[in-house]
Amino acid sequence: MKLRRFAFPLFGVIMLALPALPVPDFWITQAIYIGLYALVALGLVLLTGVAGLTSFGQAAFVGVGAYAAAFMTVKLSASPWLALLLGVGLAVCAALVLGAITLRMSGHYLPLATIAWGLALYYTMGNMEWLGKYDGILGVPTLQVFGFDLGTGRGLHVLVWAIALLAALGCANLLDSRPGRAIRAVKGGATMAEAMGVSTFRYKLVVFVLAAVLAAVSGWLFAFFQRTVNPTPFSIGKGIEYLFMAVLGGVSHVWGAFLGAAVVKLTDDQLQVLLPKLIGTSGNFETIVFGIVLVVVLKYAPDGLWTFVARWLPREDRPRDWADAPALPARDKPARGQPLLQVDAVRKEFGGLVAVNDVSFELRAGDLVGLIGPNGAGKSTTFNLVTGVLSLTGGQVRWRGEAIGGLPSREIARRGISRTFQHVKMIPEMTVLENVALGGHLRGQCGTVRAMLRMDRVEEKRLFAEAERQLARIGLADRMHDLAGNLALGPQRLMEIARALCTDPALLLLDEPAAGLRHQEKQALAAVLRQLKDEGMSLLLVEHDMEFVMGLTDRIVVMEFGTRLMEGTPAEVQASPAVRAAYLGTEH
Ligand SMILES: Nc1ncnc2c1ncn2[C@@H]1O[C@H](COP(=O)(O)OP(=O)(O)OP(=O)(O)O)[C@@H](O)[C@H]1O
Repeated sequence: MKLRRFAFPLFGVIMLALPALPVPDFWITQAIYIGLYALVALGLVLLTGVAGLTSFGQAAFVGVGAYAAAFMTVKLSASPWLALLLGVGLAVCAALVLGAITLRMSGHYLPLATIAWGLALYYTMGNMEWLGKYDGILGVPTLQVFGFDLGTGRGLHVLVWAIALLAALGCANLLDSRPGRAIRAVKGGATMAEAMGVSTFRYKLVVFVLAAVLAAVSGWLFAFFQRTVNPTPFSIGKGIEYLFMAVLGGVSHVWGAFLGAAVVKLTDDQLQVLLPKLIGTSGNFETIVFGIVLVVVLKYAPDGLWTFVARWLPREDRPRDWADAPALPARDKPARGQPLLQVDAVRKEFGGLVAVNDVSFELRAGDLVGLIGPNGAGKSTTFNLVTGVLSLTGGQVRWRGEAIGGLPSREIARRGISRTFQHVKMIPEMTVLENVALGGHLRGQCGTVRAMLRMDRVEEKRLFAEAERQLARIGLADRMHDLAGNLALGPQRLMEIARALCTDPALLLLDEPAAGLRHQEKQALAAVLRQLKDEGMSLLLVEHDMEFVMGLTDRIVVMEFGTRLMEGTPAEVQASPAVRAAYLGTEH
């Protein structure tokens, strides 16, 4: 039985029907808490688990939603739905400001900024006269929907769980979409994502804002559930607890948010009763116990408790429903022999070190050029100058006549230059097909909201059809449903080539594609590259393996100590005493 397909709808139906069943009120209350917490943890799954960004300040966004609800309905007697708009609007603005300041920078800036935001908001809420200081705002009315009073029990449970389940569905849809693949790519570092045309800053901001919105909605519901708000539930400590739920449940799984919220809420209650009995005194000891539990869980299940549930829900192959999908738009390809890439006296200095010293070479459409040289010769730096990963110190790179030096990688990708990486960069937990479809990012345009509402299926089919076509082109179509992380290095490198081809490039740059491959894998790779050349593709190959390059390329540029030592046919390079000396390290 396709367990996975039925498990989630069944879970949804059970949770929504719970109030109609003879379940004690105590458990309905617990379930409301779990639904509210899961909404916040869901945002953290996207933010921390999927995009690799850490926020300690989600409780403050919950506070924004809760205070907006309380202030608007109690002090201004306004509609709760207007309060929802205000709460979400404020959370979006705060997330945009925080994100715009911190998300361009890597490292610890975002976590620190979210701590500062959490603390600032907590003290603001606690010190503002008009927000009731630490006593907060009392007497929040209950919610009315179509004239029906939801109260604080069974009625509200339905609304909380309907929103939480819809949010989970939206997030699951998002993760399985064009923007979702871009968000997943962000976690592995910006270089690969940007090379596939993804604006990493934009998608980080999207996820940060989405997580803030989910938290604010949870806060808005919380106010009508508690019927009073004060700063305590929105402290930085609670922010850490939300993170705890996401990590414990399974930080990269949508449903892990629900599991984490349930485990933390139920264990917290039990511990509050049990611990004073066991140790004879009360205090916040449950936090210490949680810390220990977290360490133990992460030691045995680094992906959280969801790992244990996922074992019962085996992964299914994606149904192949794209057979009739029309092809994606393709760019005009240059005619064979047309000038494509001109590297004109490019220079790169790292402090006092001149890594690339006024190097020039040219590549025409249909060429297969090798860039070789001993360790530290400056090949990778040249490669990174061409692909926009590094900025030029001097010189210029021209693409079909246009100066592209200084453009970001994604703009260079947009113009038709695609690349692979010396150390394979992929999303191991996605399938081969999905990894390759990431290469088609710039050829689609479906945005986050459309993806969450599943209005992107036509475009998705076109992207998967293209991804399968490129996999077939390099002979890897039979592995398309495998997880990319399960492939050996050889097929992983081929997958990277398919992903680069999926961008519809006019020039393919390969960074040491043969490194670490076994003899047979090298032969398979060489066959693929020859076939691509025969199909008219232009290639620039940075390579260490002389034998591999000699048998494959039309022309070779040899670098040594950052300069261009010579350029010629493989035979000329092989015959050159200067090249031999450079490789053997002797004087010439
Ligand atoms: N980010 C950096 N900061 C400082 N120095 C760097 C940086 N990147 C490269 N270099 C230096 O620039 C020189 C050229 O390095 P590069 O990696 O381009 O050589 P390579 O020919 O690709 O070598 P390999 O074949 O070992 O990869 C080396 O001396 C290297 O140490």
